[in-house]
Amino acid sequence: MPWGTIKLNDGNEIPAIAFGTGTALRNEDSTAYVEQAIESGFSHIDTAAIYRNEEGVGAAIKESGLNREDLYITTKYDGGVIRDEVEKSLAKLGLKQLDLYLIHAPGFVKGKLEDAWKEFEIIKEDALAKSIGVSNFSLEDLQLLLKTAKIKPAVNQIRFNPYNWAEIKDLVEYSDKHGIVTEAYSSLTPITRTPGGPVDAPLNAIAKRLGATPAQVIFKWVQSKGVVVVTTSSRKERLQEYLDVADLPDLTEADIAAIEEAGAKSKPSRKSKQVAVYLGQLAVLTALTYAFSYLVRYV
Ligand SMILES: NC(=O)c1ccc[n+]([C@@H]2O[C@H](COP(=O)([O-])OP(=O)(O)OC[C@H]3O[C@@H](n4cnc5c(N)ncnc54)[C@H](O)[C@@H]3O)[C@@H](O)[C@H]2O)c1
Ligand SMILES: OCCc1c[nH]c2ccccc12
Repeated sequence: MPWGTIKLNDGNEIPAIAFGTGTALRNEDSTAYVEQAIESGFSHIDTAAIYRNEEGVGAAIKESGLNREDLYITTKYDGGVIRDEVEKSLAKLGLKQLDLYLIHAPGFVKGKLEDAWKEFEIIKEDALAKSIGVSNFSLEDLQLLLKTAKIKPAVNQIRFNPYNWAEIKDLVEYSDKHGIVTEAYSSLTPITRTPGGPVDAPLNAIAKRLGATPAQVIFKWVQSKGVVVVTTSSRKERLQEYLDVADLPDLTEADIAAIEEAGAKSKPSRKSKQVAVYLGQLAVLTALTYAFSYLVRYV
């Protein structure tokens, strides 16, 4: 069973899992890895101007021999004159039209976000991209954009994993309300970056019950939110593991709650909360010391 697609607010459909090329894939390696991903069954490829591999990705698209409509290609704007940049990306990818063009992060825009978005709207109107969207936008960035946008962003691609769920929940709910599909990157953080944390226990227990891997359980959790997974691997067996998630049963409400409750107990946020408590105590102590020395001197 394939992963399927998710409907965007502009009527287009986006494949629910993407092969990302932003992590450790140099231009010269990217062709082989993207070819391997396409052969494995990925149809959605995620790149960016700043990844410096659009030519390599373009070569893989060409060599796949697939019809253009059988592939879904996303690239991202990383600064410069927007119209020139999209044309450069299209040339490097060897395409006439992108499926999705994203502002990689608000920081890449010089000047007002609203003005940059107008340029993006023209890109869609001129059919250089079927859909336009954003990445790494906060709730406030989206609110600002929606004040003047004629066309709403189709997606917001953000860091999304059990450990930052509490932080991004409001943003995801706001996006849902406005029909903006969330795309998740770095979802495997509990495995790749912070193993040994509180999320490991529920992941391992659910994985054991389903006969799945912890990575597959994370992707099932992401999928349960109606969010697109953007992941990667240079290893064929991992790609298969990711694609096989489509055959797993849905997580239960209890599974989802267990993952999110453990995510909220993440070590880093507990530590920073403790630091905040200490700083608060220190401030109170300093104020009392000042008040006391004032009283001793003047009373
Ligand atoms: N828009 C943005 O700002 C932004 C930022 C980061 C990434 N991205 C996109 O998302 C893509 C994926 O990002 P990611 O790599 O952080 O995603 P991810 O969290 O899905 O991690 C993928 C990595 O996990 C490793 N992995 C998988 N299973 C593992 C296991 N069992 N043990 C150890 N390692 C395992 C893989 O080898 C791979 O390197 C990037 O290539 C890029 O296209 C976008
Ligand atoms: O997509 C943002 C993360 C990222 C992956 N590869 C990069 C290369 C340059 C700058 C940012 C990135």
